[in-house]
Amino acid sequence: MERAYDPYENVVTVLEQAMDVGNIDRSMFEIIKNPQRAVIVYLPVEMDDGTVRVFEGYRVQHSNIRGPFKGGVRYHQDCDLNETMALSTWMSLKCAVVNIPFGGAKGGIKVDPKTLSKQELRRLTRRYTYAIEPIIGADSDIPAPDVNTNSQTMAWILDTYSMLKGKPCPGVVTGKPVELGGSRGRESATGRGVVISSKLILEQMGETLSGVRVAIQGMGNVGANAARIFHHRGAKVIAISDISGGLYCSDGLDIDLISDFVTDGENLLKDYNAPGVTHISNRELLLCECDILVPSAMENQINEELAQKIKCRFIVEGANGPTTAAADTILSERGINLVPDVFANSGGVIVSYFEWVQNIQTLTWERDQVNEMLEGIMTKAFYEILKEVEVSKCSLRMAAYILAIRRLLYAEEIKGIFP
Ligand SMILES: NC(=O)C1=CN([C@@H]2O[C@H](COP(=O)(O)OP(=O)(O)OC[C@H]3O[C@@H](n4cnc5c(N)ncnc54)[C@H](O)[C@@H]3O)[C@@H](O)[C@H]2O)C=CC1
Ligand SMILES: O=C(O)CCC(=O)C(=O)O
Repeated sequence: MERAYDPYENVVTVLEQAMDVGNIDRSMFEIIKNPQRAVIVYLPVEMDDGTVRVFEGYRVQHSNIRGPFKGGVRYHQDCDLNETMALSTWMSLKCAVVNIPFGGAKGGIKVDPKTLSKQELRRLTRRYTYAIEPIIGADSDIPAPDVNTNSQTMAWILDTYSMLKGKPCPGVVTGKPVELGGSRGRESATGRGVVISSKLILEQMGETLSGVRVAIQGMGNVGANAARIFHHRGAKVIAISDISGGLYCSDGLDIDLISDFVTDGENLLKDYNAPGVTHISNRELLLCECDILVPSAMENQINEELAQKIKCRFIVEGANGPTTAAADTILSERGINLVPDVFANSGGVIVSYFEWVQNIQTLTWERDQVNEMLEGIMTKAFYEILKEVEVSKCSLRMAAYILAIRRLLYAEEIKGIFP
């Protein structure tokens, strides 16, 4: 019988592979493997009908060796401690790969937010903030949006935390509304980073984004922004999907029209209709013939079975952990180039870093400046990864992990492990 997917086991497997490929001393593996702190909180919340429900929440702080813990907060019915541990590990690796002075953390609540009213969500978010208040802060651990959370969620966290501290604390979260100290460009940053990653890998083949056929799974913050930026940079987005299913058009979808449809009133793609557009399943999207496939939804989307059948030339991981370790090997054998999550979706945390810098220095930067700096950091990191590919004769994922592990372990070493 096939074993159930376990995200933490998956990330540990890839860490082990990278230590072998990069010939890294295994004596400190436990430090990289285990999070520094994992907290479970129970959150009593009054529902609109007067009943009380208790929700389970998490904050896992994987590493702060290179700077304050940093990472998003997810609201999802399948969220659990194990997934949050994996997501926090990816955050440490991501911040190290792109060399920003943050560690890694992740938070979450086991809840299907679609089943709650806006008031219930606000009360739940305030309870969660109250519960994790002792371990977060601008100089200790800085949450941000992830799946099913957004700038509104960050505004509630910011307000609750500031009330508890008796003063405005804008640096405690990133991804908040610009009006409350958010950074211009943060909302679209992860999607923009996915497009930058695609441009960089295409350049290696002497190609540009122009006319390239792209398929994107997930039409949320990451997928929708990536789709819009791909479209505006001359790529042809031929397929997109959300939880309800997907849309396909071989001549390219009208992303501006679809974005208006999806964001105005939170419609689902299954209800979108236009001439020349066909409805497809998420599986069909992942298997469609295209140049670049961008999984931007959840973990464990590309497994061994799909990896044998996928018909794209490149995979650029917008989501965290969309490809299993076993699928990775198959894709690599099939010559499909994969740009790994810990680099490809780093645009979000890079601009979160810019937001935090603006907050603690009471500065505001223009959007163009933010976008330019984002591209600069990602380009530099990409060439460092490529250099490691040459040295270690390995995939982009292995190279990114090796680079990140070395940086984390070097920080451990120069600090000295024991007081
Ligand atoms: N928001 C951010 O800045 C960052 C997000 N990420 C990662 O990107 C991924 C997506 O995050 P967001 O866009 O923020 O979430 P979101 O909540 O804004 O959007 C998620 C999208 O995925 C779709 N979806 C959910 N389950 C699906 C399934 N089983 N099949 C197909 N579509 C499905 C939803 O309908 C929605 O369109 C996650 O893996 C997240 O950890 C990574 C870096 C930063
Ligand atoms: O912006 C951030 O701090 C973190 C975003 C995030 O959760 C991620 O990169 O997975």
